Amino acid sequence: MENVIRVEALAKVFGNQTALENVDFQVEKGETFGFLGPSGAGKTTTIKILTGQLMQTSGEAFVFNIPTSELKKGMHRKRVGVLTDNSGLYERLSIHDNLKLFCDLYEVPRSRIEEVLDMVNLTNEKKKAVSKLSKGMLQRVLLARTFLHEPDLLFLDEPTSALDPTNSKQIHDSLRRMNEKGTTIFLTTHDMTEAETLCNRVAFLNKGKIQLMDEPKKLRRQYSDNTVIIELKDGRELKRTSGPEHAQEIYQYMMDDQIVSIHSDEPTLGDIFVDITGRELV
Ligand SMILES: Nc1ncnc2c1ncn2[C@@H]1O[C@H](COP(=O)(O)OP(=O)(O)OP(=O)(O)O)[C@@H](O)[C@H]1O
Repeated sequence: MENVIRVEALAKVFGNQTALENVDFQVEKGETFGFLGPSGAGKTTTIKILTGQLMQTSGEAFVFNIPTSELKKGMHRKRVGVLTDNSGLYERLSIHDNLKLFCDLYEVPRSRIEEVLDMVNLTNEKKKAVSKLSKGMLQRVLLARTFLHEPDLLFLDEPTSALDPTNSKQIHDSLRRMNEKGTTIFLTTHDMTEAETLCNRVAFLNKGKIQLMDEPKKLRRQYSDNTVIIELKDGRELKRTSGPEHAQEIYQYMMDDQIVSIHSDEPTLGDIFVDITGRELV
């Protein structure tokens, strides 16, 4: 598989503060990769290094096999989209007029505007001035702007932070659509549900170090204690190990038509994070 991002022994020190220490990971073409961690873990620092806004103290970082320090110079810059919290939109202009300006800047045909507005579900709002938009709409305009030039790789720094569930869902849907079209996505978040629904793989970052990295499903299985929850019609919820030792009992509940549901008692990504770091993800 082709690597889009490769990071080796990456470290970043600010004065006497170590923000990243010996970080290694790779992101493959077509993946949605989640970089998860609490506040101050080093997520934004990593994005800044990968997008050429900050130089690492030591180690290597490559995007499209090019050292990130050289990204700004070449054509490769156009292959990357970055969503951060600095807006850079013209407040008095409409959504549509803002996107027109960015089309010209990126040398993208203006016909692309309708496509990206549709992707973020803002077609009906396109004449609204940016100053009149809600936080969620503004975030969707910023996302539409990053979609304009159809980047091969998208960096998203906490894209749904402090948004309501409807706006978050619309953003998730548009990210899925971009990913289906072939865009690789690197996403930071402390929202574990977001990570579970969007990411093929996640890395847990804590105090500048990667603690764990795998597919969400594999992590949940690995940390599961092999128990099942049996919900009965009389309202009881029983927790049993999933081996043969309880087969007879469960069979009897089935024969008595007592079972509402049986499901595995796997931990969430949030549970696993707290388990390995002893820290809540806030
Ligand atoms: N320019 C800077 N100068 C000094 N220290 C910095 C600078 N930027 C980041 N840091 C420190 O590096 C560490 C990692 O910060 P970073 O912003 O990467 O964390 P984060 O995981 O993105 O946090 P959050 O979720 O709050 O955005 C923190 O301790 C932070 O205080």
